[in-house]
Amino acid sequence: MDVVEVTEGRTRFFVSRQDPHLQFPPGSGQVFYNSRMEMNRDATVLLLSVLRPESYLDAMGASGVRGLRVAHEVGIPVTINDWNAKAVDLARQNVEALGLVAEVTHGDANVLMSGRTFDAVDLDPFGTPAPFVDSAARSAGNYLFVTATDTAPLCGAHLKAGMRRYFSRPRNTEYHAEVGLRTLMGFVVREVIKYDRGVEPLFCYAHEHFHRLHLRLRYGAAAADRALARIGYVMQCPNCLYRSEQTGMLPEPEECPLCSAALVPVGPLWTGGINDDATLAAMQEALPSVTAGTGARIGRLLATCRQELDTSSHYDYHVIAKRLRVSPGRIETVIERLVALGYRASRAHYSGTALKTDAPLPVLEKVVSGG
Ligand SMILES: C[S@@+](CC[C@H](N)C(=O)[O-])C[C@H]1O[C@@H](n2cnc3c(N)ncnc32)[C@H](O)[C@@H]1O
Ligand SMILES: [Zn+2]
Repeated sequence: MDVVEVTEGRTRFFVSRQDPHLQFPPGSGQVFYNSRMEMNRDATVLLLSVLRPESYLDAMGASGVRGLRVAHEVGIPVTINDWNAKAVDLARQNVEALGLVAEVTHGDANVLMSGRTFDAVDLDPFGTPAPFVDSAARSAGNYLFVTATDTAPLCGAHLKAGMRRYFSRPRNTEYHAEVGLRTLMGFVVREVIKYDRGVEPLFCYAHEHFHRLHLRLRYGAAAADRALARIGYVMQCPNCLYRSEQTGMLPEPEECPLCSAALVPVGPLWTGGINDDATLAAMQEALPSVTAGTGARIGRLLATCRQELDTSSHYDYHVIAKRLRVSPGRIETVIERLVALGYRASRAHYSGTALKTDAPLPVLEKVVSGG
């Protein structure tokens, strides 16, 4: 295999040479590697340096980069798995070159996870993680991490695929990144709670072409019931920009208070928090001592996530300004005005024009138009 050496964080490793002319899909070499996912990996290495689980499974390892970095930079026992023989050879070569004691296994991730437990399980598949979440829920001790790159089905742009994979009815709204992240989270929660286990989000975010969940799992039906209580819907008005949040397994019919149209349920999805503030604070503290090529970006992401409100939708204040035919101004000014009026308001981590607030839409419209 034609390989090239790459460095991420403090780890040097070999990857299969990728075709530089092929921008999409990424991973054109014999074994998958996508340099654009470095930030995703950096953030997980940072989080693991805080959590320090007893063992970590990189269930879909490819070159092994994720597991290699965790073993080398965090120093915890790691298992790297893939069902592709070439990937397993490359991962073994990388483990040896780094002088690590990491285990490399060759097989179907679902079979491995059905037979063994690991304190932390990480799913990083091509596209959807849906076929792997059930076995991961049985394999993971305290932590479950999930990447999804099938953003179009998750956000409602490919509706039927999203419904099949996640048994949810997403809609392609202006807050589609939020809907995608919460649809994925809602699905994972439903897969975990059936085993009388609870789920608590530690650090979950949407970024460019992927969604990433870092979750803590708890044992017991009471913990599972707490997670179940956060399943619900965004209720979107089909006529105007109004939307609200409902919790519950089934959506209750609701009228738009502004234009009386029947609100349309988006979900089921996860409502409530997507981050644990103490975990984010610990990550911020650890960041300077971790070597991360994307450290500055992660620092900005953590800061934005820490100030972000828990609401499961946002308003795009440019969309509001356009409808009102006014100039949108700066988002900081809009937030300051809302806070001065006694409302809560924040930015959202995945878009520069996303504004989260508990202010009613007419108040937000007044503030955006400078009133
Ligand atoms: C997106 S790549 C993983 C990328 C890698 N984690 C990284 O950070 O570069 C997905 C990998 O999953 C492997 N794979 C797909 N289905 C699998 C399965 N059912 N069991 C084990 N490996 C699988 C593929 O061979 C591929 O190497
Ligand atoms: Zn309405």
